[in-house]
Amino acid sequence: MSEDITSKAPHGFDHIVVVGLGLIGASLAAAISKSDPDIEVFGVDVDSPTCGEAISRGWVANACAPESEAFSDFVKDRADLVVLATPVAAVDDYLRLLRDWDYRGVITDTLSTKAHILAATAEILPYRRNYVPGHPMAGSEKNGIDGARPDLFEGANWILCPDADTPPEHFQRLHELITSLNARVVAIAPDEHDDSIAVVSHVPHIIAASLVQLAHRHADEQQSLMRLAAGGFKDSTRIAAGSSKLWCGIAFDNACALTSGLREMQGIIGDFADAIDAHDREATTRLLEEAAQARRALPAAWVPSTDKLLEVRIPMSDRKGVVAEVTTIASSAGCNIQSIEIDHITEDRAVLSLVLTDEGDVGKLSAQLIDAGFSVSFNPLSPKEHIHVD
Ligand SMILES: NC(=O)c1ccc[n+]([C@@H]2O[C@H](COP(=O)([O-])OP(=O)(O)OC[C@H]3O[C@@H](n4cnc5c(N)ncnc54)[C@H](O)[C@@H]3O)[C@@H](O)[C@H]2O)c1
Ligand SMILES: O=C(O)C(=O)C[C@]1(C(=O)O)C=C[C@H](O)C=C1
Repeated sequence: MSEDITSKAPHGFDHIVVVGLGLIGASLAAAISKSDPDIEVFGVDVDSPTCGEAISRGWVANACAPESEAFSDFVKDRADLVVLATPVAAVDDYLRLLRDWDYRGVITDTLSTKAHILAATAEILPYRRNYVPGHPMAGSEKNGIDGARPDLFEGANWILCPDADTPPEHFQRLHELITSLNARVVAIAPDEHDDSIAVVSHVPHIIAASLVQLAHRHADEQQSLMRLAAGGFKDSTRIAAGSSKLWCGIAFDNACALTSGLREMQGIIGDFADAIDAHDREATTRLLEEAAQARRALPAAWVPSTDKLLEVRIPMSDRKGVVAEVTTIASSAGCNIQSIEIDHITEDRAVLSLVLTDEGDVGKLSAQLIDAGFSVSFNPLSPKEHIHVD
């Protein structure tokens, strides 16, 4: 279905399908329904009790199995956004259904890896530009709807991966939807997603599982060992309790980056072992101190330190992929885009207007935008003054 200009929600998504009502899909359905009860959320899951639970909690207006006619009717008649929140192995079937039903609205996903879905959407979807890869960087070790919560994404970063073909309006609308859930959008290039996420999510998961493996092996020899595990062990291994089936799918879809991250990790552990074995206090302290400082710099929650806002205006005419380019540059400079507007000045002239919160390196952002050939103007929203950079 095409964009609904009579939409009530600011992002224009009034009829949303969430496929997969597990931890992430049900949390998303709950968060959307809580933030705007007028949005009709339709759930799809192979597990019938899960569908019933989502309805009875009021998180979806209706939910059914994939083969139910109610699903095809909803997609054909009303849906303006489809979110795929299943394990990676299930997505091809849904992409084929959406193709067969001639669905032309926006599609996004919550998958932890992008290798497979990028290839599958390129192969299967006739309107591939309508697919904008997504990935909420929040979750838990729990599985299924029982672990789901409406506030799961609050304060979390939510990755979107626009490319040069992504219609600016699709990105803008998804940005609006995600920020309405009190999450924050981080834009990264689709082909960079898996390498980056290997380092901050997939390698840590395997390391957590390895820590538990180590203790578990020793627990066989010493029965009370696990009872000695305190906060340090528990903090660094919580995620190891996650679903082995889900994580096996993630690991195999990102095998290359994950394997190379693990090999690098072996080297780092080897450096620690060598330094300690050699009683090298300087090397041991350096390794520990570098890590401690980097960890202390990680904010507990991603909130701006003041309410100062900065508007950035960028002419978009005659250049494809401006939104993807500008938003990924902003994210790489650590800047947080609070809102996006596209001001259409004439039929073929538009200005991209971003409102930034007070994080990140605005100097770096400005330099990188100018290097990329953009004409940029910065305008602090309070107090009102105007800086122009060409
Ligand atoms: N668990 C996390 O912390 C986390 C975080 C971010 C993203 N993700 C990603 O989000 C997706 C969902 O993860 P999750 O943690 O919610 O998993 P989950 O196991 O909690 O839920 C998956 C749900 O999908 C359903 N399902 C399975 N096959 C299906 C099919 N063919 N059709 C319809 N429904 C199907 C299951 O019945 C279940 O309800 C995965 O791709 C995962 O990698 C997970
Ligand atoms: O369990 C959590 O707290 C998570 O954030 C889950 C987590 C992660 O650890 O990186 C797991 C997989 C993802 O795709 C995103 C988030």
